[in-house]
Formats: sequence, structure tokens, C-alpha cells
Amino acid sequence: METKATIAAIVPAAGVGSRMQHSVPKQYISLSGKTILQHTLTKLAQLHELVAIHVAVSVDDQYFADLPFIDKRIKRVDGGNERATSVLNGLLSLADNPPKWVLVHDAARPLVTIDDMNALLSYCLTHGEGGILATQVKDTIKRGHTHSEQTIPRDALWQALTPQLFNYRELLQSLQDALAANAVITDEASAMEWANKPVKLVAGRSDNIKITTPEDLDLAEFLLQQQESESNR
Ligand SMILES: Nc1ccn([C@@H]2O[C@H](COP(=O)(O)OP(=O)(O)OP(=O)(O)O)[C@@H](O)[C@H]2O)c(=O)n1
Ligand SMILES: C[C@](O)(CO)[C@H](O)COP(=O)(O)O
Repeated sequence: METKATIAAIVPAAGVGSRMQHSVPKQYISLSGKTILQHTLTKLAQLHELVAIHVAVSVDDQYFADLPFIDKRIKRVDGGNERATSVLNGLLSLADNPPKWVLVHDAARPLVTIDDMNALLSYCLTHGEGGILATQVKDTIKRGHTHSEQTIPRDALWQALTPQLFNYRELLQSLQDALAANAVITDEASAMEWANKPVKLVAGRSDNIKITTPEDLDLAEFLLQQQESESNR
């Protein structure tokens, strides 16, 4: 009988949240009684397929240890100076017992839904191809710095979200090679694209926002409360 493919998760959570302009790194801001990181990990922990959830935090992180995690899959690993190096460190932390697939999800995206994550898992594991949650651009897109210089056709434009799900060995190799070549890597998909590997775009909810600036907090808290009341129905 074919053994089930193992899947592990990496959560980049080592950022400083400079755009949030807050006294603590944004992943530790509390919304509806839990930190953003706790909300995110609670969502991931509902994926029973995950064999490990490694959270990449800053080497001088003072907050992670204080958080009560009961899920034994959650482990702290050292992050890096950039998101990509945090993810690379996370990948390397799985090397002793490498999974077949690795799912990477931003700590700063607590609003992701289980349905969207399952849609990504279903596509990738069925087709044997890596992919990302993404949402099609809805607004008119302009190029320019102080004045609009050009309107960009948006029919083929997507906003990349997370989770992003790839074959573990392929992502590790692609990310190592891309970083060694000084490629600009802001998500796992860009490393796979650099390595000419396929990246399926799986449509996801546009309210799976990355909490980045202060005005995101009220929206995120409202949406988290909505999700909580729906799950309690
Ligand atoms: N060196 C870094 C930088 C970012 N991240 C993580 O990557 C995710 C997305 O990054 P971003 O939204 O840019 O977070 P910050 O880098 O903290 O934000 P800023 O750019 O405003 O400082 C976040 O969960 C963040 O914690 C990380 O693990 N390691
Ligand atoms: C990975 C990501 O969430 C995809 O949209 C995004 O790139 C992370 O934010 P950053 O500011 O680029 O680190």
C-alpha cells in the first residue's frame, strides 16, 4: 500500500514588523485575546496532515517562549535576517527527517481559512505539482512613483498569498541556489520560478491578508471575530 506523503510546515515569524511601527514585533500583537502568531498556529494545527510545524523566530526573540503551545508539532527554530533566510533555516531544520512536501505560511497571515489550505493541499498532492494561494488583482494597477505613468493590464496579475506548498527537496535546492546567485527572493514561488519549476496559482480568499501596517489591525480583528463566531455556530 502506498505510504502517505509527509508534509511539514514552516512559519516565518522572525520579522521586526517595521511597517507596523509597534512596540513589539507585529506577530506578537494581540487580537481578540491571542497573539497574531497564536491565531496563525491555531489555523495550521487544524491540518492533521502536518507532521511538524517549525516556527522560525529571531535569535533574540523574547516572546515565543511565553506562548502556551500544546501542539507537540510546534518547534522553535532560528530565523534569519531576511524572510528567505528564515525559510531556508526552517527547511534545514527538517533535514534530519525530510518530508515529501513543505508548506510555508507567514505568521502575519492569521486569517487564512482551512478551506483555502485544503484546496492548495488537494491540488498539489493530486497533481504532484507545487503551488501557492493567490488572489486575482481586482483594482486598476498603475506604475509610477509620484504620478501615474502607466496602467498595467491586470488580467494576468495575481497577488501571492501564503501558504505556499512545494516538494521539500526541490524547494530547498532552488532556494539555496537562488540565494547563492543573489536572486531577489520574497516568497518561495520566486525561488521555484528562478529554478524554472512550475508554480500553480490556486485561487484563495482576498481577506487572507498579511498584517503589515496599522490600518490592517482593526480589519484583521473584525475578520477574526467573524471567523470565530462562524466556527462556534
Ligand atoms: N527576517 C525575516 C523577515 C520576515 N519574516 C516573516 O515573514 C513574514 C512576512 O514578512 P513581512 O510581512 O515583511 O514581515 P516583517 O519583515 O516583520 O515586516 P516589515 O517588512 O514591515 O519589517 C512575517 O510573518 C515575518 O515575521 C521572517 O520570518 N524573517
Ligand atoms: C510571502 C508573501 O506573503 C507573499 O505575498 C510576501 O512576499 C511576504 O512579505 P514581504 O514583505 O515580501 O516579506
